[in-house]
Amino acid sequence: MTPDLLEEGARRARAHALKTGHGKTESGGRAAGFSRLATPGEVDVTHGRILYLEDVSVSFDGFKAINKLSLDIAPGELRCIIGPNGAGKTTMMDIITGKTRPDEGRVYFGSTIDLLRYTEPEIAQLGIGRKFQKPTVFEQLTVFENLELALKTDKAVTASLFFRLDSTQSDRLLEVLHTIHLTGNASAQAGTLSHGQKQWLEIGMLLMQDPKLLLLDEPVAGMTDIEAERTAELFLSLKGKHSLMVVEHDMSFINTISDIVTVLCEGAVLAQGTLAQVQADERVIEVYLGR
Ligand SMILES: Nc1ncnc2c1ncn2[C@@H]1O[C@H](COP(=O)(O)OP(=O)(O)OP(=O)(O)O)[C@@H](O)[C@H]1O
Repeated sequence: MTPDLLEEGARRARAHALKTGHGKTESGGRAAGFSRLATPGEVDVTHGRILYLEDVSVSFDGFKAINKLSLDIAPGELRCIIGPNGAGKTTMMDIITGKTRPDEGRVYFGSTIDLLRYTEPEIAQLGIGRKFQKPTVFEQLTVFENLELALKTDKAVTASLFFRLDSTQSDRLLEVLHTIHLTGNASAQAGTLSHGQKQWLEIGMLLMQDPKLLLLDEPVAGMTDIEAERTAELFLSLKGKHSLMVVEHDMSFINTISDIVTVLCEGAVLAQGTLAQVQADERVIEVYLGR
């Protein structure tokens, strides 16, 4: 979520509100936004890793939230991250996206991009999209307009007002609408969508920018069973084309989508393997699943 795009979206929503007479501009009354990606350069994955963390640590007031954490993710992989409350899952995503700086360690995007040298907006532009737990779409805009907004790269006011999609962008938008199961809702106001549909729309907004790596925080929290099933289908369809890191507490959802599951505990990797393997691990049972 970049401040410039957040402002831009709010401006556009305000303009729309003026036109339609609606005053409220944003999802749940809080700032709406999403990470914007410029044209990302190629990420060197010749070593078989799109994301690489080595011995990463960060302390808050002397408390080690992340403690010598090392993990890596392969290109196109869908990695699930589980762990008890306070294990460090959100802090790890904050470090990857540049929101939090670690005290020590290495964080690489591909084998050449040292993420610790980049700011949060720059990391988004490099091709790492992040979806927070609560959907943050522009409620007064239509589904189509939300997706269209995600494409915009020119921040000038006039360019923003007169922005028009070219045919490639239109095709992309239609493709994303189809991917997120919202083709039939393109002209609906985002505020009228169900919780699950808003989550898909926000994922669609990230997809418009063709991210290489997507970080998704508790994507099915608050969804109905059917919405969660559709989200599982969506993630499985994205796997391969994008790399995904999914933090989730819902074990049946994890069971449906996971290949490899990483269990975090006290800021480090406690176990890793298939869901069945980690569920059978005594240490995992003790700290997490057995609770
Ligand atoms: N900015 C901060 N200042 C102080 N402590 C923090 C800060 N951010 C995180 N922590 C602490 O770091 C630890 C890890 O928190 P984090 O939110 O990363 O865990 P989590 O695995 O995402 O938990 P949950 O599953 O509950 O979301 C917690 O003990 C938390 O209280």
